[in-house]
Amino acid sequence: MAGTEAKKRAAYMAVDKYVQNNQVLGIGSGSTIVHAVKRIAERVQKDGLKVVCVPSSFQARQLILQNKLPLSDLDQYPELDLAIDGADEVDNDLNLIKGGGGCLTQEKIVASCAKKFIVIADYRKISKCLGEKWKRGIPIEVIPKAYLPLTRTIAARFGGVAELRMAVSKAGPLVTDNGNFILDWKFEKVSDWKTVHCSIKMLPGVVETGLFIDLAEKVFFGMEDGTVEVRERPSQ
Ligand SMILES: O=C(CO)[C@H](O)[C@H](O)COP(=O)(O)O
Repeated sequence: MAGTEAKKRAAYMAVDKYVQNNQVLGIGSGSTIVHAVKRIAERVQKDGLKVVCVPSSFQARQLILQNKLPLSDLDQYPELDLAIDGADEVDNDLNLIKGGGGCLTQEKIVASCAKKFIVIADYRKISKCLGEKWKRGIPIEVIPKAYLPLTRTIAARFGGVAELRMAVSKAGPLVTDNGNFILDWKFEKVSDWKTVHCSIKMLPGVVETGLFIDLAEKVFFGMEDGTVEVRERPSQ
């Protein structure tokens, strides 16, 4: 089964199992979340479902508006019932790499404001250890003025190489929705992701990392054979 259909099946199952009437929903970014938003919109139209949606990026905001869903923000709703998002990779403990689309900071804020955070992905994102599948490095959002010293510090302290992500169809670096740059850290060996995340986050100029540790409660994987596999975080 193609990845797109697998993403759709995961998204539909997650929405049908978790989205309920009168919820405030955090909406993630990427290509998989598009299917989830479409399903939410279908249920609003067919079943009269009432929800309010809080976006995690410019893309998510557009998606909510295009699907004619009620749009709000964290000023109006600092606590969300549920956040749904995609991921670039998911390990055995449901730790995630996110930020392939450059939206990691707002995605993490939205996820951390939700009572439940669930992830939708296709089978190509499943791994035992982070970095097994996603080879583009750990996305790290940084303040532009700090990018060069940070590339050097990250490589010196943690090994590997941190590269400035360049824009496509625009000269120069990719600029995030928050006006920052992204470093993609191609690491060599990491055994404790929580410690690495905390240490990187402490470096002056780092805004956020794409390591989502102990955040996801459940992941819905659309599998190659057409089924959807649901995994729960082991420590819960
Ligand atoms: O973290 C993200 C964007 O910053 C996305 O959720 C992640 O890249 C997954 O995207 P897709 O659903 O297209 O595979």
